[in-house]
Amino acid sequence: MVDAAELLWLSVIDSMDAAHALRSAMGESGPMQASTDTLTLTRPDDWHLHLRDGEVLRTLVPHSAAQFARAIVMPNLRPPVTTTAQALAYRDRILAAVPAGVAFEPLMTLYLTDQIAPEEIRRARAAGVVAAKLYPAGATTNSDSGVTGLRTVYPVLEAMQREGMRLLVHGEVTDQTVDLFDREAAFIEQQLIPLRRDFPELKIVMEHITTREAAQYVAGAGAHTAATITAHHLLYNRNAIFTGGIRPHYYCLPVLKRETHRVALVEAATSGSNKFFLGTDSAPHASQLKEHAMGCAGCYTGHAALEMYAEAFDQAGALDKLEGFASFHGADFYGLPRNQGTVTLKREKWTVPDSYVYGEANLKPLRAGEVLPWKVVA
Ligand SMILES: NC(=O)N[C@@H](CC(=O)O)C(=O)O
Repeated sequence: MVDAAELLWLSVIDSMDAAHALRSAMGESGPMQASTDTLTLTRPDDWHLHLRDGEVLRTLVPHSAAQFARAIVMPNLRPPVTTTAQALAYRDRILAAVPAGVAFEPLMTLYLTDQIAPEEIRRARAAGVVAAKLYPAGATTNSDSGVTGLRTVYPVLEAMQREGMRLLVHGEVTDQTVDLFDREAAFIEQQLIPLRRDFPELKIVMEHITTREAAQYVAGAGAHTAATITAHHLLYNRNAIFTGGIRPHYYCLPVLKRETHRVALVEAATSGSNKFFLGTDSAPHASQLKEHAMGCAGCYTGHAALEMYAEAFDQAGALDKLEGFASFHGADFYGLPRNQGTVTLKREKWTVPDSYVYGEANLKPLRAGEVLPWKVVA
């Protein structure tokens, strides 16, 4: 048994090797090994990723595949992915963009609309589609075909509960009279709590949570509710959008919140709780559509996601908690096997490129031109 004094001592000396030995003693260890400057983790997964479609897959897929073994691919294409056949065809297009010799498994999702039939859920589940995404109509990028009222999709949610298909929610109300910064908290009160009550066995992931309210709700909501947290919501608060002028590349939905919320998210992510796991919500847009009078919502982090998570966990003195968050908790919640291989990060400075090719356009990554402290090396 490990007592509280020993745990405190570990956090004080911040010794990753000792933490690893302790984890082994507690029977919690994967292959994670760490010194202050090197971190080897079981290969992680990204449980929330936007890969878009067409030519841009050639840029986006290699970035994600270099860090992650699997990714939950969001279905908010134009038109949205609403059928099993569309999901499987999209999967093939993604696989065609995986570099030779790299293993990367896209996990497919359906986009819930008012029209989707419960039979489609059965078909999708049988074909290996792992989840369906609920976008309240109008909440974010390409969400105009989203669900107009939760009751409309209750028969579909019943089918999902029966089939064991995960429900992924974009948790914001779309009522324009609700302040933008309060829309996540309002969603929990108005929609998620009743939904949770009506479908007690449905496994729900509240995606890209951004508030203390969401972290607290998920922590207390029982084993069938979990949440993803992005790297940018761990690293930044809303000041980032307005520092020295308006910075569109920090604009995403749900929008960055004030510092107290960022701190609550870091606490949740580094708590060791298996209800919180990695989901980048890397959401690329051509740079001219971000630097625009009506700029699109979405931060592109696919080029350096794991490095940014390592930075956030390092700042919190919690690198020993990164492997659970990045490599175990999501797989366990989805009922999928944990990955076999490893990925190694080094404390090694590198400069993020100013932009990447994005079809005919270019893509400005988050932290463009900045130096990052951690680097994936193998
Ligand atoms: N996160 C974002 O700001 N944007 C996402 C959609 C979403 O997940 O909200 C996108 O697809 O661009």
